[in-house]
Amino acid sequence: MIKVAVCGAAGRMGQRIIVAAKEAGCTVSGALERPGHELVGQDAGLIAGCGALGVAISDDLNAVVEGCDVLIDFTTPKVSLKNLEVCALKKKAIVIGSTGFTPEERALAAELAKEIPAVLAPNMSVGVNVCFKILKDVAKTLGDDFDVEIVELHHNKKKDAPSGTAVRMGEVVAEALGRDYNKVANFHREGICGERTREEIGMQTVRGGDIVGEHTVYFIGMGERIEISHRAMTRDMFSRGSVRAAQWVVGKQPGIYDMQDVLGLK
Ligand SMILES: NC(=O)C1=CN([C@@H]2O[C@H](COP(=O)(O)OP(=O)(O)OC[C@H]3O[C@@H](n4cnc5c(N)ncnc54)[C@H](OP(=O)(O)O)[C@@H]3O)[C@@H](O)[C@H]2O)C=CC1
Ligand SMILES: O=C(O)C1=N[C@H](C(=O)O)C[C@H](O)C1
Repeated sequence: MIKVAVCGAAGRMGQRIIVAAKEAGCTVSGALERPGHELVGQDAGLIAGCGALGVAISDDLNAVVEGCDVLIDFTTPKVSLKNLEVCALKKKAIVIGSTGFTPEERALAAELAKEIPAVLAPNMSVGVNVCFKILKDVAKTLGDDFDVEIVELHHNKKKDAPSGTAVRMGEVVAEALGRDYNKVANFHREGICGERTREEIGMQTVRGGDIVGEHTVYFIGMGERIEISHRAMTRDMFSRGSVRAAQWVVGKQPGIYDMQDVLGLK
């Protein structure tokens, strides 16, 4: 039975991960929150709504990492990089679901993960990871004749844009088409912005209410259009996916992995 600690334990994802870890038969060994958070000291299971676990929410990163086999972290890139550093020092595995990493932060994460096994994935659902696989084939098959536009919708509390999933979708399509995502992604059209270029990948963001997460990639040709969509109805497949990743990553060779590795989709 693996010992799982959860960082961001009082957050939208953290609470569901605690429930999923308990349901999967893992031992929840620790729960972390930001220093000074009002729920520090409260029972993590009671906060998550799955009954008392006898695990108080803590703000002591070192002690919580010390006591676990794997840390599951859904917070922000800066917090995740700090967690990765501490896990590397203590030789513990980590699963990171935070999104909004800059390319430089991702490179730093890969560097730190040379010491320990780490899963870093912007989306832990099976459905989205199957979409990543399909998108590569569709983009390669259609080639340059179809314009690609990506639209994502999320709740009004989301801090990063575009979503990590939309960025990964853009990267998958760009790579399949032999383009550099960082050069062809177009995040903004306004005023007399000129005709669309063939290479660009439009990235559109919608924020509102309680939308869990929706992504559509449009391949738009002359007289026809393909739409590949994923809609998340709850957060539970993300949380179950993160626990599955935690069970998979403990004991793996050091290095950075993603959900495609966990799900055997490569
Ligand atoms: N990979 C995936 O499948 C998914 C990824 N995500 C990503 O996960 C991240 C979290 O999302 P969500 O749960 O909605 O966000 P929330 O804001 O609800 O949760 C984040 C939690 O982390 C806490 N936190 C902040 N700083 C620290 C710290 N130093 N140590 C410990 N905890 C800290 C926050 O506290 P406070 O609020 O006080 O700052 C908050 O409770 C986002 O980046 C999101 O995009 C979300 C869903 C699925
Ligand atoms: O913040 C969220 O809620 C989500 N974030 C992830 C992302 O940025 O891709 C995954 C999911 O869509 C929910």
